[in-house]
Amino acid sequence: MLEELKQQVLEANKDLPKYGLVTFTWGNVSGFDKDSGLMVIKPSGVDYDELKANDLVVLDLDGNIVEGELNPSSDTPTHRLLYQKFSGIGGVVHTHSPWATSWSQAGKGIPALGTTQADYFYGEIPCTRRMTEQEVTGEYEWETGKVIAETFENINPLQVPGVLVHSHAPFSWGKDPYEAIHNAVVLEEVAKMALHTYQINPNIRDMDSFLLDKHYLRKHGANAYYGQDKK
Ligand SMILES: O=C(CO)[C@@H](O)[C@@H](O)COP(=O)(O)O
Repeated sequence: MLEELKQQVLEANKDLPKYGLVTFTWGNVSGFDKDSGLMVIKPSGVDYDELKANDLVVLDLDGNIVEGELNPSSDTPTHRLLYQKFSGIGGVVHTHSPWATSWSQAGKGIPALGTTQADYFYGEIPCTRRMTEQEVTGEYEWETGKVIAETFENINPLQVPGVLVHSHAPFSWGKDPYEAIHNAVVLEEVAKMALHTYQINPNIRDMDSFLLDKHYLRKHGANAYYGQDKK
């Protein structure tokens, strides 16, 4: 299972430049295996073209390195906290993709303006609050995870698989690394579309909830729609 997860994480990291989500090494993907309680993440600063399966770092959710010679991504504490707080996710992506990062820097969530977003995100993609000086100068990446979890106190992360970290950049997630990448690509696309939509019509209101529901239901099924797991 762990070898299979390593292969998924390797391929997902190599998808980051393939889908135009990163410049240099400004992004990382991890995967989580709930049976073993272990996560696999990209090593810090390693170029995607050179990345190999045995470069990946395996850790437990307390941050103890179980396998791997290289330093894990600097964002590992954030990934760890999301696996602890958001049960049911098996993959996390962090990038500085330009359109979503622009919304993060503006401190604004991406409203649901059309069916593209409705197919993957059950409403607005939220932006966290600004982090305090104490949080930033403390264990920054861990505190970043905490402020994301705080933002999702009343949002189901399985229905809205992404977030914008204020003044920083997006994180997205899914049931596995592949789905997390897919959601990261959609997040970047809807960030771009939303900006252009407001340029065309600054007064456009959010999409109608019945249309949002229709698209979300069609894609995710009744359980997700009828709110059995809706917060
Ligand atoms: O957000 C940042 C830097 O601001 C990091 O995610 C980015 O540089 C990637 O770092 P890693 O190479 O994964 O340690």
